[in-house]
Amino acid sequence: MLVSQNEKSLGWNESMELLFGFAGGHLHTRMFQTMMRFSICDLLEDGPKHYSEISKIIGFKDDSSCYRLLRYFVPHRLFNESFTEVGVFSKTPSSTQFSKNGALKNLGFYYSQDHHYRMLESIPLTVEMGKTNGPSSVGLSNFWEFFEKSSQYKELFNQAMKDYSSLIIDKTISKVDLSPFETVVDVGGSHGLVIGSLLELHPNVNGINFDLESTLNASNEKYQHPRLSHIAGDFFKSVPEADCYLMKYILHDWSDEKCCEILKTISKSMKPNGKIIIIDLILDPSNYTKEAVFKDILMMHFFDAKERSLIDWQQLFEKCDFVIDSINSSVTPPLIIVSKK
Ligand SMILES: C[S@@+](CC[C@H](N)C(=O)[O-])C[C@H]1O[C@@H](n2cnc3c(N)ncnc32)[C@H](O)[C@@H]1O
Repeated sequence: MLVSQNEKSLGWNESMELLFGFAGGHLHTRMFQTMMRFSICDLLEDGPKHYSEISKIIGFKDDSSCYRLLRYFVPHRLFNESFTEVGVFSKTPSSTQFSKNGALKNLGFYYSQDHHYRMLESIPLTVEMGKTNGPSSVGLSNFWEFFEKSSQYKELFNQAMKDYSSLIIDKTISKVDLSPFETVVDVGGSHGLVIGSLLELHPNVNGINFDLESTLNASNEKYQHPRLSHIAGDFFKSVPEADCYLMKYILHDWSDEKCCEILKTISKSMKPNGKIIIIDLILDPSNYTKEAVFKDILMMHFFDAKERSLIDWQQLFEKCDFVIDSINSSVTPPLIIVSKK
């Protein structure tokens, strides 16, 4: 068979990298989930261990399958295997991120868990039809319904959201200026970490963490602050009165029509000259990030929603009688400040 010059120049290893990079994701995520389920990163935090010791701790029936699980991650640089003592594994900077004090522990577990794996099976249909199939493919009428069926999932979701917030607290949150406002409502604030941290920086502001009753009941470790109250409600019905509203990772969960409904609800309670501070991605066609395109597909599949480009955001606000005052894209995710037209 004739092979083109281009194909010839790719060596075996590069070909395999390319192949498994694109076609090996199922296996990769299942292996990762197995490793996360047994908290193997934690076990290596206090020093290297032989696979048979790890196997005993986690209760595997067969030590050799534990060996194979661990060494699977060596080329991915999640663990190292000793050159001198074969079978002895140690942590890496990456595995520390997924260990119990690591910034990505809950997020890693959340994204790779079984419920998502089952929902993601129907992604090809969602992409082909341009309409969400994720929740319906596992018998749900919408994504949030699973919160009622599984408190474990709800807890994990909230923990994962908290991890996302922790990752941006120092950089993004310090750029949010609440000094012109008296009362700030974090709409869909979940754990309250974002609004709580903001109150620490703004001594004259009162805060309200607003979310569904089921979410507020689930988050055991809600942020506590003397100027912060946690109020349950539905942002399609009403939100507390305030002069500033914060929405972090909310609008990307909803279609333009639903976003308009949320913005209209806020509009009714917003004091004159009020503002909305939106913390959400801006998809940049000249610089797509893996995070943005990944979440864009996830939003389509789970919610019939999307990540938005600057033009998408402008069009959305235009449709709902809001206007963008300013954007601070020196931080990720950026801050979009909007007000009523
Ligand atoms: C993607 S999470 C973002 C949580 C938080 N803002 C953050 O960034 O960590 C979306 C949040 O919206 C809340 N939510 C969904 N539907 C809601 C509704 N109708 N009214 C109020 N909150 C809602 C969920 O409970 C969840 O906490």
